[in-house]
Amino acid sequence: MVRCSNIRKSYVQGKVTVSALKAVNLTVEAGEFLALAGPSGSGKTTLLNLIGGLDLPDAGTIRVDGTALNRLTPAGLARLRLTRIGFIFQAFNLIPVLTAAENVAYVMHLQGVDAGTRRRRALAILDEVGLGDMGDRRPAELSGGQQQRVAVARAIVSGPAIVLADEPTANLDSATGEALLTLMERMNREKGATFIFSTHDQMVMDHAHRLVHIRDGRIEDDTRRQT
Ligand SMILES: Nc1ncnc2c1ncn2[C@@H]1O[C@H](COP(=O)(O)OP(=O)(O)OP(=O)(O)O)[C@@H](O)[C@H]1O
Repeated sequence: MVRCSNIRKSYVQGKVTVSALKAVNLTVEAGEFLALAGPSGSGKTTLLNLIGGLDLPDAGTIRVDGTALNRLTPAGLARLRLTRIGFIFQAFNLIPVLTAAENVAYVMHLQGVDAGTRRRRALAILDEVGLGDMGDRRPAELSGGQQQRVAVARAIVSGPAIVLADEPTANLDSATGEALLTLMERMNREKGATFIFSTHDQMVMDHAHRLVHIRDGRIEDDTRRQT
């Protein structure tokens, strides 16, 4: 499903070059529920962004469903993201002027789904994440945890094969975080979606079926767990 071979990525800032990923190899099979753990700055977000095709590695290859991302045109990459990948960002990235339902429906709009179906599916998925009566609220009228659930609903509404989540439980209290994880586990179990998270949160690590530790741009441990 996802195969990262010898990935390297550096960022240049002024005169300083930061080597964020150093020869990372990682294969993720369909249906995995995997957490990337590691200290701040270890390269987790960088790796998620590369897997999601938001950025390209300096060296190495990333294949998603056998397709090498560096071989795709920008339009091909955009299409792959739109049809196969759901993103949950650290800062939610909800569109402030749109309601919760419109935020969730937005991706379907890009996918060419008709307005009636968009609204119906958006409300159904919001109901599934416990926000059935909040579809008409704007992000500013929702708590952080509720915004995070809208972001999850938006990421999963079109049944993506892969969901990439950057610290999905950051900013959430533990009860809301646990509820969110349970929801994502259900999506993983029932819809077979592959989940890859980055996290500092022990609770997320405890729920993961596979825990990959990154330190200093390298994978230092990769453990499959009994759940
Ligand atoms: N756009 C950028 N420009 C310059 N340096 C960057 C950029 N993005 C990341 N870095 C650097 O690359 C390294 C890896 O960052 P990354 O965000 O991948 O870490 P992380 O493990 O996700 O951290 P956190 O847990 O704090 O989110 C860090 O040293 C960071 O400062």
